[in-house]
Amino acid sequence: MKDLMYFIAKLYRASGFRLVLNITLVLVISLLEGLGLYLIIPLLGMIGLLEQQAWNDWPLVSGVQTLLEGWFTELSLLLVLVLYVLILGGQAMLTRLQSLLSTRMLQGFIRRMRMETYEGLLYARWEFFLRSRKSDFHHMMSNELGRVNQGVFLFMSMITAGLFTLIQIGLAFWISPLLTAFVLLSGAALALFGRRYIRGSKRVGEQTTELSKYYFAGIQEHFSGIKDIKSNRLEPFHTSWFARLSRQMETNFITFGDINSKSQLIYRLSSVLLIAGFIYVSIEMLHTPAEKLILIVLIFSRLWPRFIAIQSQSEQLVTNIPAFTAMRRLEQELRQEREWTGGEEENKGKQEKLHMTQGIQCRGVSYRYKPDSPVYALRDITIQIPARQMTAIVGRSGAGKSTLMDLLMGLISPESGEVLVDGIPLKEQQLYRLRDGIGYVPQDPFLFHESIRHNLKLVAPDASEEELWEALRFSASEEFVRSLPLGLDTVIGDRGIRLSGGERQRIVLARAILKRPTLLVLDEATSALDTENERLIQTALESLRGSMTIVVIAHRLSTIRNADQVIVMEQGAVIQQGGYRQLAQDRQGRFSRLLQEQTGMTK
Ligand SMILES: Nc1ncnc2c1ncn2[C@@H]1O[C@H](COP(=O)(O)OP(=O)(O)OP(=O)(O)O)[C@@H](O)[C@H]1O
Repeated sequence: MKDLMYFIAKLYRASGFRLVLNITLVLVISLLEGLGLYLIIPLLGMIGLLEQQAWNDWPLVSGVQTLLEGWFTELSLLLVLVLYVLILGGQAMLTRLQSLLSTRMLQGFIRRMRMETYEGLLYARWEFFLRSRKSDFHHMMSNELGRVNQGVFLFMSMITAGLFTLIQIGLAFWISPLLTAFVLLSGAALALFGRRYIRGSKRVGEQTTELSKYYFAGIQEHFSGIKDIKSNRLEPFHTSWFARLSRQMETNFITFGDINSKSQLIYRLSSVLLIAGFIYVSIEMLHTPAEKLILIVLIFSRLWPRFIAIQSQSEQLVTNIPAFTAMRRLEQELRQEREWTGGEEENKGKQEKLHMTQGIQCRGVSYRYKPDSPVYALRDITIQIPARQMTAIVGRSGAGKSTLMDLLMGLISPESGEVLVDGIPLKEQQLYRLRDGIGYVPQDPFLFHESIRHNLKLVAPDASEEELWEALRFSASEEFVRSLPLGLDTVIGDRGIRLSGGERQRIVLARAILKRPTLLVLDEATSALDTENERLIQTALESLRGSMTIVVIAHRLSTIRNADQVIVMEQGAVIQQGGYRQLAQDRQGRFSRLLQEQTGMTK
């Protein structure tokens, strides 16, 4: 409930005046509806069903009548009907206005929530993503956000129904306090009884959250690994997993349907009993006059469905509470994990780009992916990456090369030791400036499902046509892009042209270069290229020598022959460091052994 109230307070902060106006409108609409009902009495009098004195002692009706009689000499049927139309017509128009206002308010609120969550995720630290499952974000952004939306909508509807009920009860009290108290007591007893259904619904809601999380994670993983599934004939295994999960989801929804319909049945049956008992008590015991009885029965026959709706909505609302809790937890986590704490300028990447003069230095840096794990991914690393030179990082798989690269890019921060850029610790301002100047090409490069032009211009929106082609020429991709049906405007991705791994690497390299980076980071960036293209790119990289700092991870040692410095890693530590030739000549060293293994393999 605390979590629900948190979001309602947020709704109030987001909508302020509109929320107050909305509730005021609901009040007016409920009052008009009550007045409409009151007019039934003079109407009954008009057609001779009631004596004039019958309503003389009813404050509201007699008051309205006195007022009307001041204006009109005689109360005609036509006049009462015109009033009736005016009141209920006005109420219908106000209802439309209120519903529009409420939709606008809720949609505005959900847009803000969506934006906040999306932005919070984008600006979260990289380490947060290392710990989380991507499908959980998908789940939060679509499913849970939808449930929060639905929950807030339900809450607002309950407020509307609650206010309406209160006003109608107030009017009924005016007419007959005793009868109203009788009905209210019965309603309260039912509400107490209904609590068990609300608790049951809450349990169902918690299960729904868990199941939908599995559902999203499963779907995402299975379709990402569809090639694996097909080539290993794993379809039956996954089908049975899916069937199990679908059945659990089905059972869960049926359980909720069962709880909801059971409580509805009890409410409906009790309402029939209540009305029977109510009529009996009023006629036989309280000797209530017919006109009062008619009016109260009319009011309660409109009220009781609202009671039932409130109970049903409460059950639905509590099934959404786990989504409120999850959403609030994510919001808190994102607040703590926010990386961009700088001002507007830094967030928009408008600060001056870093021009590295000395380079990057690691001093006694250690890093663990899990703080409680005994295994260090990086152990006491002390290295210097000189500016405007090419440094290569080599080592066996799992040695810690990519982790070191992430550290140099400021994506992860050291557990102990420090990273300095031009002698300044890589934090805040310095970190943002460095990131602005990084061109990064990963092993499995990612391109958006957009045109090549769009993908390139993402990092350099002002780049001219010539600059785009120049970058493509650099990455040896000019020829194949020209041969595509729409050239630069060819859309790449699932439903467009599928590029090979090597072609994707080359486009991403072009994009990295287009940014005119201070630090070019290549993580196995040419691993998918054929020898000819790799040679072309090596020559192109050679031409950058002296103009930018380049850090390369390479398994194929032939590709780093021109590196100014080679760093050899093993089990998270730097075990050798020096020029390519120098390390190659050290026969006892790990690097020359790695070289021998590779040349042996290629023989
Ligand atoms: N997200 C992660 N969570 C936990 N451990 C991780 C994570 N990423 C890497 N590791 C561990 O850290 C160690 C170093 O991994 P890293 O990816 O840096 O090695 P690498 O030298 O780049 O390997 P490769 O050449 O295979 O890419 C490995 O033992 C790996 O299991």
